[in-house]
Amino acid sequence: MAAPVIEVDGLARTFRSRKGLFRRPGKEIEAVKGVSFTVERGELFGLLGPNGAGKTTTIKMLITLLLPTAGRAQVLGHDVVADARDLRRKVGYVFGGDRGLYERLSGLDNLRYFAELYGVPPRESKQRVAELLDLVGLTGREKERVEGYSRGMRQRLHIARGLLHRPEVLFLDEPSIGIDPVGARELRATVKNLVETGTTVLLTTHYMFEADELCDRIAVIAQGRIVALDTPHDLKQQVTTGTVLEIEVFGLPDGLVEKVRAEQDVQSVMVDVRGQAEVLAVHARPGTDVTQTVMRHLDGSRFGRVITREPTLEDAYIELVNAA
Ligand SMILES: Nc1ncnc2c1ncn2[C@@H]1O[C@H](COP(=O)(O)OP(=O)(O)OP(=O)(O)O)[C@@H](O)[C@H]1O
Repeated sequence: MAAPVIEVDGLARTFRSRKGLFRRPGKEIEAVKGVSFTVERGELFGLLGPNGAGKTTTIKMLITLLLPTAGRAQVLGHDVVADARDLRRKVGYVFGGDRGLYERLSGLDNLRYFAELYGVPPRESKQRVAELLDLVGLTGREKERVEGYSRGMRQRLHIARGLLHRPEVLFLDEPSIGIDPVGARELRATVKNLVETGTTVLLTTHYMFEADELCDRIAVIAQGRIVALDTPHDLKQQVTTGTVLEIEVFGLPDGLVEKVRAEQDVQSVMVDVRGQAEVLAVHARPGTDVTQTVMRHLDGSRFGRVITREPTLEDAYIELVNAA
């Protein structure tokens, strides 16, 4: 079997902040506490986790922008510390947000400029830029100035920039941050395209829907540790096998959540505010139906929509992160 593209073994990073004029050592933050995983060639691997979980720190160590404090990692057979220089040339990365492009230049001129900067041979540059514009769906808009591009278009241009030197692996850190749903859908199509053309992708995201649709496997990371690693399908199975009852309630009575939570067949209860209503999401234990039980508690309350649904990746994720 071919060697994995990314091999991470017990990777850790601690930040030591320094305080005051004499830069005395302050507190230590263990951002990444020993993570291990592998990513196979052609795979789209997701790192999913709450703010501050250690996703960006992990990526930065893998692209040689940060030194690990413990553990080791190899990307494309290169050690991230010992072979940093060779490795850097072979990976591509794109961080979320839309800075770093030349606003007054067209998308095409931006790519031409970066191609030169990255040492793409002039003979190849024209064709490479055209291929990439096509891959990210910007053909036809390439002569317009970037200042008129939407956030989604800018992000796709960033991806094209990150691919100019034909990296075999691309790191995408929260690519869809701040992008509207239509733009995000186009971006997902771009990422799928990319994987179909043979690039291995490691992606971080906060959007469950995106992770569920795109990723072959997902590592859920919380407080610097991997708390689950599986396919989206198996992650959903692994955690909550029971159904979820969702009820829209107008004016949730005091103490009701606690009473529902205490019921034997109830695994967990979450409340989400949506407009005027509060939505009660009750996770039943596998093989049980809690509808009657919950409705009894709601007797006398005003409620709207009642639905029963299968658990989503988001439900699995929330349970995993809460249990961490
Ligand atoms: N240069 C640094 N110096 C000190 N602490 C840092 C530094 N970079 C990150 N941290 C801390 O390390 C922890 C992990 O941060 P990291 O950016 O990796 O999280 P993340 O999972 O990418 O979060 P987000 O989803 O918000 O981007 C956080 O507590 C953060 O404050």
